[in-house]
Amino acid sequence: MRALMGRFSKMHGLGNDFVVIDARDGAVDMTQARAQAIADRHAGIGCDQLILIGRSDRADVSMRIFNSDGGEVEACGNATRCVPLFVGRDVLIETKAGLLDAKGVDGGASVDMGAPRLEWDAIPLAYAMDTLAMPVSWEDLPAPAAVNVGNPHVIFFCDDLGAVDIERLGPMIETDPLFPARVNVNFAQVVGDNHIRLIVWERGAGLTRACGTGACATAVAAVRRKLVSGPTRVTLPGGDLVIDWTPGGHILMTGPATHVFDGEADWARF
Ligand SMILES: N[C@@H](CCC[C@H](N)C(=O)O)C(=O)O
Repeated sequence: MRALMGRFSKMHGLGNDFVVIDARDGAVDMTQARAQAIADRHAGIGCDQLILIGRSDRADVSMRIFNSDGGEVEACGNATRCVPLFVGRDVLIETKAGLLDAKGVDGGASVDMGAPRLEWDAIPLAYAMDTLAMPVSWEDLPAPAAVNVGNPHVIFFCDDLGAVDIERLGPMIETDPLFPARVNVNFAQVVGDNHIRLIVWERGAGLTRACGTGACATAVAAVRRKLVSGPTRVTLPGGDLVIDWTPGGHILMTGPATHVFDGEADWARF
């Protein structure tokens, strides 16, 4: 087996952790099996998402995102905040979800995450329905909202987050046939003025300490339901993000980004 040595950085946004590979100077042939093996916390390097930074004709860099199950997806809010730190300057990033403008701020970054999609077929859902209060329920969790912020999210506003069995309900809802592309499952509780607590069961990664796109989707749903107005603090297990969205506009996400260490690996081993 010929060695395929390459450098990577371990980074995280609020504890949602990434192996970030610079593929600008040479293509790393990333397959689903290889991404899954690298993300493995016991036999690999370990991460929630694997991020490939590449060249782009349309932006400063491109970003490809792989969940820890190896599946390639469109968007990752926390990883997007890490890109200015990885590249060393403010950047326009080409993703499967569109072009995202990421600017470094003290300790992190602010990202224009674009406009949310709210139509049922853009989520996507299996059939037409209202996405603000979906006429469906799972056990005693009724009428969630659905929002696409590049990737698909369903949001349950709960009275008591502590009473929800997220590890049982999360995978059940993630793989429900109502969501043909599967879904990220957000469990939210409004805990104060413009302040939401949020726990996310991520599609293809399970429970993570934070989900940036989940925070964006939840803030959008909360504005639509008039539960919040203006910049909203979203408290995840790993810490806080501030999400600002007004109807018709783009979502602005601001929060931390952290570089942990750099390493070198032989990708041919994975
Ligand atoms: N952790 C991310 C989201 C990663 C992708 C997601 N699991 C999906 O499958 O869409 C974030 O910070 O947004």
